[in-house]
Amino acid sequence: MFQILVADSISEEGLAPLISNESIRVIQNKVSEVEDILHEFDALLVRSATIVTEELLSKMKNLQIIARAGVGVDNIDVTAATKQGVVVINAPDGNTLSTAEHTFAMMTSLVRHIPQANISVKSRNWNRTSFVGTELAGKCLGIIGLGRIGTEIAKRAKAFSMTVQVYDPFLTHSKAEDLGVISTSLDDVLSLSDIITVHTPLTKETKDLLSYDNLAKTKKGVYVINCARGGIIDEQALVTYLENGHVAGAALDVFEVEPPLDNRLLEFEQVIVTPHLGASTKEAQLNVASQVAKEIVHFFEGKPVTSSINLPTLSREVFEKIQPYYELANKMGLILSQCMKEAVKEVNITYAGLVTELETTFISKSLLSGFLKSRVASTVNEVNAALIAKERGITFGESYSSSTSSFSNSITVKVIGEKNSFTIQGIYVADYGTRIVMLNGFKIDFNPSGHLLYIQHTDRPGVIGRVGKLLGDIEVNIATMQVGRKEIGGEAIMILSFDAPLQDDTVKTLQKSQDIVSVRKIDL
Ligand SMILES: NC(=O)C1=CN([C@@H]2O[C@H](COP(=O)(O)OP(=O)(O)OC[C@H]3O[C@@H](n4cnc5c(N)ncnc54)[C@H](O)[C@@H]3O)[C@@H](O)[C@H]2O)C=CC1
Ligand SMILES: O=C(O)CCC(=O)C(=O)O
Repeated sequence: MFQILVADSISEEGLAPLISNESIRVIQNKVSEVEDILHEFDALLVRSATIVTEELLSKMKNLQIIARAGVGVDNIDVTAATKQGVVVINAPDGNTLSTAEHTFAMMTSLVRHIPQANISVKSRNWNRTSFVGTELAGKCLGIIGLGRIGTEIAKRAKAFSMTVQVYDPFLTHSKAEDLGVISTSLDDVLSLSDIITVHTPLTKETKDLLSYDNLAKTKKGVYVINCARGGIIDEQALVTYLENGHVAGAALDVFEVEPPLDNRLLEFEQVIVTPHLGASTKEAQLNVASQVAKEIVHFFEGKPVTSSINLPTLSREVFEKIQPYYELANKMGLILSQCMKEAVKEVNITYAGLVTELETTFISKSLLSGFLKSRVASTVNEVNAALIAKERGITFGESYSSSTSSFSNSITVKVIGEKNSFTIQGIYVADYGTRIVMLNGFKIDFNPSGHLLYIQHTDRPGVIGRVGKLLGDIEVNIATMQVGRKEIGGEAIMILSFDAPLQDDTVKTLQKSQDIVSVRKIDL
């Protein structure tokens, strides 16, 4: 039974896929109310209220996945989650329309002074001269960040007959052309716009993007809007430019500190505010909750998640093609780590044939996670494998080869240690399965599963018989046996499989037997 902590207020209807699932138990409580059992949860579902810190993560020892019912994951320490091997997902587009509509409502309210006029009339005043506004038609709207929300704003602005100037370093010309917007520099957007609205994530680059210096480049009488993240507009700088009248007004849904209890901006008549309401519609909340709920169910069913922040995202069709290679690679990693018992400096993976047409990064991460699993104390999975390898000084390379050694596809891995190196090659054949076809330079053919023994020995009459007798004498049944050698009378290997794990003493006994060079137990 998987246990999920839903720590923020999330649409009950959206949670239905989780609540109705018999293998999932949903607990709706704040983190502070379940401090004693935090270690029991497999999943954590939040909006923006719960701050997922490294400290909280360290208490959630069983945690496998964090889901953010919304876009911004700035309330989650994604680096700490990644290190702990926890997958982080979000709902990237469920609240796009609501936030775009809210931004547009803020824009029209701002230029027509609707909130101020509303308060005035309700105070029994009938003052029509103080609230003269500005038309949107014919004005220039500057959009900083033309992602999902920015795009919807641009479409609406065009419908309002506005000119749209956009600054987004990652915007393609064709998208700008299709939308009928002008893609230009930040300076142009600042100096030409009558209204500027920001729609970027909060990052090192976008923190204080509208700074003292950049606000100085704007038109006198400009309006600014922030329905993205507090901190993209420098609040101190905005106070200064509102005070000196350079900025005519601001509409803010988000703040550097929320709630903004001690914030000078709230004192300005020409600043209109909402309490982070961009995504607060029934539709958006249902969308984001059901998006992440379905993703969590997929995750626990071992299916790919499509909106991960710290994993490559794959569609189900792509994952189905990758799956056999993904599983083979993981087994190859496990075999390598059990055969190569020394410090490793390099792991080089070469893909050949059909597999090169797939998303190999995902396959490589699966291999690395298999390889590192028995070497590190913490959880290792595809999420943090590359990071852990880097921390341990293991370089990791991926290449493609045109030579498939007569197989339709193959994955070859060479692990280079301080003294030795070890190479393994695996293949996948539809309707036949995954096979290891080369081990440490020896041609072989075995199914990588179950309890195996890898014996390196001298190719001499009687060795195979001695191994069989030795195991028979202690009632160990050999399920399958494969042999391989480089030349007659030279080095050779045996791969034996068993129905149950072998005892370490058995391995030691075999190790002492005549003509046996080394014995390695491999559990897959
Ligand atoms: N107020 C609210 O309730 C809500 C706020 N948001 C926030 O709105 C913002 C935008 O969300 P989406 O459109 O869904 O994100 P998105 O990821 O679709 O778009 C972000 C855009 O910003 C651009 N960008 C990144 N760095 C930039 C830079 N330095 N300069 C200019 N452009 C840059 C990206 O290229 C991308 O096109 C996010 O901060 C999100 O957290 C989202 C939903 C609700
Ligand atoms: O959960 C919310 O209401 C906030 C939405 C938001 O800011 C986001 O999705 O980035």
